[in-house]
Amino acid sequence: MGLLSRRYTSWPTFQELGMSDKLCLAAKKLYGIETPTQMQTKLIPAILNHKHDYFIEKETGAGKTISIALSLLNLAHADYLRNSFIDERLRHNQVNVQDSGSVSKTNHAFYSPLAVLVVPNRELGLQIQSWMQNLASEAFPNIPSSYLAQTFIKSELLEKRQESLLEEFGVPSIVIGTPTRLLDLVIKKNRIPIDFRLRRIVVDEIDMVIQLLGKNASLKKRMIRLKNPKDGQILVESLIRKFWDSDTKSRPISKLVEGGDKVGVVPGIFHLQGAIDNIKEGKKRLWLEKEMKKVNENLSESLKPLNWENKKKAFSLICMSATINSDLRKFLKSRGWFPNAVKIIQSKTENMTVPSVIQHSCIVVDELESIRNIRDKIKSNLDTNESNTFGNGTSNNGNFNKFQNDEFMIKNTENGLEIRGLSLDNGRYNNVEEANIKDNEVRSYRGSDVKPKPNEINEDQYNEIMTECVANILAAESEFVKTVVIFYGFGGNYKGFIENLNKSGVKAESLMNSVSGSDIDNSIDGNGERENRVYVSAEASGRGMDLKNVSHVLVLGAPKTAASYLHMAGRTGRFGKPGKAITVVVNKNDSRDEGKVRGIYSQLGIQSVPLNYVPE
Ligand SMILES: Nc1ncnc2c1ncn2[C@@H]1O[C@H](COP(=O)(O)OP(=O)(O)OP(=O)(O)O)[C@@H](O)[C@H]1O
Repeated sequence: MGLLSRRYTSWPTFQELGMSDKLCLAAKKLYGIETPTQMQTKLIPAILNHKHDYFIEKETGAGKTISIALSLLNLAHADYLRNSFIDERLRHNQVNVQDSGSVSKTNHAFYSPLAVLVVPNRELGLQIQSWMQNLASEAFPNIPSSYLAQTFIKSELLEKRQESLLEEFGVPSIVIGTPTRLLDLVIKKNRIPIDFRLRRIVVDEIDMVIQLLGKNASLKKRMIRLKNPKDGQILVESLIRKFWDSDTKSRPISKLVEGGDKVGVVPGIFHLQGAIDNIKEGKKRLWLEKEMKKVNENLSESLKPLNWENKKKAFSLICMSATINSDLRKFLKSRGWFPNAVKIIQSKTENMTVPSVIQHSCIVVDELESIRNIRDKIKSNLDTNESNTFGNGTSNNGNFNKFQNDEFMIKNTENGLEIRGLSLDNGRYNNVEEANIKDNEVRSYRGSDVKPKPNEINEDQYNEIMTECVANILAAESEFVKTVVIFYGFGGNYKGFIENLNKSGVKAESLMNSVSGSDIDNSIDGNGERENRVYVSAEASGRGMDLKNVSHVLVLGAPKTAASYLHMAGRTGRFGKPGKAITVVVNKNDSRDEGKVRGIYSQLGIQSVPLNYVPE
């Protein structure tokens, strides 16, 4: 069942959930958001009321982040009308601001924020900023949006601008940002003071912000993580401690964390110690014991879990993602994030849910020479005499025409399907003739007994294979192609890959372009006709992004986990709109990556759909 079919006319309106008329009109006009979904009828009041803590576990594209943006903006507006430009003395004496009246003292509306929204990456931060700015200027044109919300991310280009807005408008009602940048501004530099006004901490994509180590992580990795928690964890815990510090009615924090069995208070250390005890005597154990002693002796503030003894729970903590597993929940509880029972808003099943409107397919490149659809089971002998080839479709899309018919680089030859022109010497060809020469070289290389070992495929070769595949997929799919998001699977630097794509005639750019600079108006605000675009991204930067009209997601290489795949594929199939997720893996002397994809499909209950332009 698509999400859209969950809308009912008798459903509560956004206004009835507590949203202002003006904001509702703006959401409808700019983003077509008119009727809340079932999840939103719970989530929006949860944020507006700040009575409880929540885990929100709903599938990708269900409207979690936009609900947060809308409700926080609603709060910021009310905050502005009620509490802006309050006299400093009143603030410091913590006088009830509602009784005090507004006394304009400075050109800064607030001294500290009402809410902090933590996001895992710059792209999502900029996207939320763009949503908020657009909505604010439409709904509240007389209030500078920087009084209501500001976004802080690490960026050579944008940091100066962020600083000057902070200087000019002061701390906004809603602070949005990435962990590292907020840690710097809020905790290290105290540029954004946190005090008793704080009522909500929202963490979007909590699993990515915390990046909990997997069950199979080595003890060494665990030790390193124990000593160096992720910035997101330190940030949220520091925000809570700052809030406590400002709350003069509570006992000072130092009294609370002193004393007690240090090993006992830190669950991470406790567990690691248990694991170390099970290792037999030797170098490894000695090293781990020494490290553990050091951690125990220098138990810094950021390593200690929160201790709520005698503390009031005056704010709510809301953690969201399509993938929050029980280990993560347990971990956060053990760190003291949730002193009280946590409410959960989730999909019907507790398992990870993949939107049903996404069609999943996987192409396997065998031994750098032939391609096929993923099989249900591993076949021992590869059938190389298939007659199918890429490119049966007709195209009306300028970007991808180049790869139609004759020019297809993945060809059916007498030796089976081959990737033509794959240059193992990292050279490039400029025309078909040269490509043919290279072709022969490749064939004779393949014809010899020497086969590349797994690690012999370097980044350039990988880029070339993937460029061929992407170009051909987009050509074959061209009738349906709108916006495409490609997840690059060979490390974080995909500049060379973008260059390759562009040279091949596929106009591609970094996903960051979708939310920075001039692109922002076209890509996010939904006004006017959009040109189709091809964005390339690393998995981390794409997390949570909501781009318009994503018809295809191409996942290059086997995803690390089912959750990774779900989030990447989830850039399409958003809010009930269908889309395709096509994974491309290269079998390098073994079928490990193919097996991994098969495992992920099975874990997520995905039935892969063979592509008719690729052999079975
Ligand atoms: N009630 C609604 N009516 C119409 N469109 C909506 C509604 N709620 C959300 N949407 C649209 O759904 C899309 C997905 O929203 P959003 O990015 O908030 O999803 P998400 O649940 O945060 O996804 P992810 O888990 O991938 O981050 C957006 O384009 C948004 O405008």
